[in-house]
Amino acid sequence: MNNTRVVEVTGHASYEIVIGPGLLGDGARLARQVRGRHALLVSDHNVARLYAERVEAGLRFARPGLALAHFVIPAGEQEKTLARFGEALDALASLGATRDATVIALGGGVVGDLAGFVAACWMRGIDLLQLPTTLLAMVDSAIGGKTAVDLPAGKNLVGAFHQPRAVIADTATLATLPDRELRAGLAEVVKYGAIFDAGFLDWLDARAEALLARDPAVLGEAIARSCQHKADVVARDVYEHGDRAMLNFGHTFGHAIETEQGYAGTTGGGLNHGEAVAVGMVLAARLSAALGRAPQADALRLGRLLGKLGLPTAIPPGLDPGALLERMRLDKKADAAGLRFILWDHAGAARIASGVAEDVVLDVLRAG
Ligand SMILES: NC(=O)c1ccc[n+]([C@@H]2O[C@H](COP(=O)([O-])OP(=O)(O)OC[C@H]3O[C@@H](n4cnc5c(N)ncnc54)[C@H](O)[C@@H]3O)[C@@H](O)[C@H]2O)c1
Ligand SMILES: O=C(O)C(=O)C[C@@H](O)[C@H](O)[C@H](O)COP(=O)(O)O
Ligand SMILES: [Zn+2]
Repeated sequence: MNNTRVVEVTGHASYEIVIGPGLLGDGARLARQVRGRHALLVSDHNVARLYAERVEAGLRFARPGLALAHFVIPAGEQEKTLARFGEALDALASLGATRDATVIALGGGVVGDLAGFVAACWMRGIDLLQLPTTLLAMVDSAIGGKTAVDLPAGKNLVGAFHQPRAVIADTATLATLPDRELRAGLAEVVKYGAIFDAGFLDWLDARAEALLARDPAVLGEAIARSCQHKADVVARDVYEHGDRAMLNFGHTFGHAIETEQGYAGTTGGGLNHGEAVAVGMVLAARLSAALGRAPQADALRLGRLLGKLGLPTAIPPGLDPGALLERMRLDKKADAAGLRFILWDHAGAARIASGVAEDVVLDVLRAG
């Protein structure tokens, strides 16, 4: 197929990320990633309506004997719950799924994280095929094996590391993605530039309009470069003992906002994950400047780029700084010594920082 790119994830976890238009129609390619006789296709209502039939038809043609069941949830972050996790396990039980069964995640990061956790737990771990349909899922959530559900107390608090067998990203699905969700994905794309690659930030800045207009060549390049950054850090540090934590830039603040808003997300009048991360990155950059670690000018420039991409850069009104700080205490990077943040020395160079004084964090939250 033309225009198809492949990024390899190597190291402890080894698999391909295949990126290109029309891949969901390639039933033989999908079927090659399904080993056994059972598959559970996990999706949400929006995505299932658009793409589930195509995936099912391709698989049925390439693998006539396959027992395929659907598990479809309503769309939205509020569905990434232990209750949905339990229902999906019941669906696997009803299917009679054996240990060689495959969970197929067709959708955005909510579906991918939930389906991934289901695959991690059914019979202590079965195959997972990620078919991301949002920009955010293509560049970030489908890759690297972090799977989870949320608790009312905090984002992704229950989960497991479970790598997919493959990631197949059909970029033609982005044509139906709402603008707001496209922008949310761009936040995680910008993140790679912010933490690893200042040149990529310049590249994105120069192509903001083309990205928003979904220019296929520019978007394809942005996806491939982002996947390469994620694949590299996952290969170095699959279980986040070290520099994989850089991928959490902006997330300590962002997750606190999402949790405090009750995961309202796009449909419930709150920020979605990418938007919350955009605000969080601006706050993390400001915190870095407030601590004298990084130039204020870099924080301003990051905020300008995110704004140019149509992303929010300030804490939504009505959120209490003290309540947000309290939420951060359950962040997964925190330890007995307290909060830890991903801060930067300058654009393109981030590191983990312990012992950050809470009064400085509170000042940044109050300035919001
Ligand atoms: N595991 C990880 O490493 C990782 C990384 C980043 C984010 N995440 C998680 O990912 C989630 C956010 O993912 P998301 O931004 O993809 O949100 P999402 O899964 O909620 O999808 C966003 C919206 O777009 C719709 N949609 C998806 N694909 C579509 C398409 N092609 N056409 C039309 N509509 C489509 C969905 O139905 C939904 O309404 C959060 O839960 C976040 O915590 C996980
Ligand atoms: O893959 C990672 O590692 C990331 O941190 C990617 C993040 O974009 C993502 O939102 C992740 O789910 C956050 O992880 P968490 O461990 O803070 O829940
Ligand atoms: Zn994220």
